[in-house]
Amino acid sequence: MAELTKELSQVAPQTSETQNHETQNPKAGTPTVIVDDLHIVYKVYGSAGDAEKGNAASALMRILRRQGRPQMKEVHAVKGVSFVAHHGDAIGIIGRNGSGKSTLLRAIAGLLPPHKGAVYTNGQPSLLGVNAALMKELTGERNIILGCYAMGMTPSEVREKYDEIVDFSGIGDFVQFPMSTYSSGMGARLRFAISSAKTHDVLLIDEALATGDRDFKKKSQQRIKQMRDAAGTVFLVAHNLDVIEETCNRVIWLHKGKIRMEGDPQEVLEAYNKA
Ligand SMILES: Nc1ncnc2c1ncn2[C@@H]1O[C@H](COP(=O)(O)OP(=O)(O)OP(=O)(O)O)[C@@H](O)[C@H]1O
Repeated sequence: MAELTKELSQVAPQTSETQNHETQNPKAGTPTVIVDDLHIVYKVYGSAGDAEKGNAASALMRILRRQGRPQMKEVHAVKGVSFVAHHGDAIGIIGRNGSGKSTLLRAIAGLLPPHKGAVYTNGQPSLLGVNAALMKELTGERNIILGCYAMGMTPSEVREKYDEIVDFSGIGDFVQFPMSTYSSGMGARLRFAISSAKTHDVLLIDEALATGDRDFKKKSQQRIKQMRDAAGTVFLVAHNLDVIEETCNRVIWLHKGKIRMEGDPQEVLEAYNKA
């Protein structure tokens, strides 16, 4: 892996943005994530043929035919994706519904095994999603503490960061209430505030900025910029293309599980909007 990383750092093209970061941080510009001909296949059990879709008659027929379990179907969600991400990169992933964006993020986070190919990461990837595992029945306060511990922070680091997290999330007195009483925007803001309280080597953000208001978007973009300056790598999936354009220095456009285009945000977004 060390060999491959070294080799790729020499051959991988660098964008002007990453070169700028290189002057600020010695780590900037070296690879953090290498995705090599990645294929992800979901196996879906219970998918029947079109003619047999979920009605009582087809269930009865299956029982009579002694087909204990309906067929298994495969969904090939990511098909041969390859790229290299560097320290200091903020990479936007765009594409239509079902193009494989969330699947790619989950594979980089190590949550889905590759069917073929590989993902190499230098550092610990952390996935921040709208469904990230905070506990709804616990108060915001408890979730902040547990979330920080789960990210490996020490008790004194949690104490130090606590007020900043509450402040950043903007949830105010709601911090004393269970998260089940929060609006989806409040929950998303708290998740982002907790996850970004720590500098991550690789932070994967799936649509988490979609529910915030304008002020929160501004604050979170600022924080992503700080992470890039600290030479972390940020991946951002968002349907809001303005957020991608303002935050990212590279964009990957996925189409039906394959990379359709990759590179400068303006160029890729222009082509995407025309498609
Ligand atoms: N757990 C799963 N089991 C089976 N198939 C899945 C699963 N998750 C996603 N898929 C399928 O994989 C493909 C890619 O889905 P994915 O959620 O990665 O796309 P996406 O680009 O993030 O979509 P969206 O923009 O709607 O969130 C789709 O065809 C989807 O139906």
